[in-house]
Amino acid sequence: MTSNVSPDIDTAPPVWQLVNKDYTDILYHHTAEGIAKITINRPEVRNAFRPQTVRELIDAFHHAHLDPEIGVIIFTGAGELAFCAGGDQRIRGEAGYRDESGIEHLNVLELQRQIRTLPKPVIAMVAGYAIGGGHVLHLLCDLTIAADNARFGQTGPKVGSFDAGFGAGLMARTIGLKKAKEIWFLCRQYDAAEALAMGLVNTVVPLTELESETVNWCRHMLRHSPTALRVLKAAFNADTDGLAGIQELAGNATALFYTTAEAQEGRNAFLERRTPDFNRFKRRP
Ligand SMILES: CC(C)(COP(=O)(O)OP(=O)(O)OC[C@H]1O[C@@H](n2cnc3c(N)ncnc32)[C@H](O)[C@@H]1OP(=O)(O)O)[C@@H](O)C(=O)NCCC(=O)NCCSC(=O)CCC(=O)c1ccccc1C(=O)O
Repeated sequence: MTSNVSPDIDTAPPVWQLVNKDYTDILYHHTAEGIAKITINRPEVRNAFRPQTVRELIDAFHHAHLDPEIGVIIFTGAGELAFCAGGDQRIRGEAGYRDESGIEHLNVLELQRQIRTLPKPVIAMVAGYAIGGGHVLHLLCDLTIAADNARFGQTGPKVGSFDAGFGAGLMARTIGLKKAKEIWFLCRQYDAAEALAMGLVNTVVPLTELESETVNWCRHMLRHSPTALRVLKAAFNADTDGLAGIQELAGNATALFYTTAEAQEGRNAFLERRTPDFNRFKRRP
């Protein structure tokens, strides 16, 4: 077990403010220092998700993405017993998870892509079970901080499900092919120490220190260049995600280029109906 409380980082408890949204299944908090916290709030079912939960998560992540005051996002589950136990099996139909109007969804796949491409670090803060689709969600986060009571695993082949996308491929890239196959084929559970040993989580802390340590990591990252973190996150996805990954990385280059006088000369010339003068810009070696 490791603790990484850094002496030069503020250790005051965070002051969470509830962002006033009409959510039923999640909570969305933020702090004035730039941390958002998104919590699945269905502890009675170990934070299993239904389509409504996923819709609300997508909305909150979108909000945190667009909020210029937010630099890092914590993703967690309510209570100490679970981060998330995957899809709510009580409403699983023939082709997905049934919403209020009877439509069946696998909208968690959209949430997975959103967490992966969101240009700010997302940290999973895991107490208790991260199981099934809940395990895949922590895997999609950039970092995972686990409490010493955390337990990890997939159940798909036991309950008639599988995630052949990021659930399989990203897991293999994260912990290696043999271990990923073991997790999926045997459907065992792994404790926090085992998860740390296989590189599935970044650190393990006592349950009582889970939030303070997670906030400490957030405060570390908030000191760093947001653009560097943003481009690095895209870079880690680029090779795995093919052209979509290159698009994500390249979008950063375009956004940075737009801030230069050279790019602005092109726009200004168009607006001023004149020929652009790019001669004053150096052709760098
Ligand atoms: C998580 C457990 C190991 C916790 O065990 P324990 O602490 O003993 O508590 P329990 O008494 O079992 O549970 C308490 C309470 O919660 C209910 N509950 C728990 N999990 C779920 C769930 N997933 N759905 C509905 N309800 C749940 C449980 O019934 C109890 O209720 P009571 O009324 O009090 O009896 C253990 O609970 C457990 O193993 N849970 C099931 C884990 C699981 O199999 N999850 C589903 C995996 S499949 C999946 O998640 C698919 C997701 C998906 O949408 C997807 C789609 C397409 C591609 C990929 C994916 C993807 O994988 O993401």
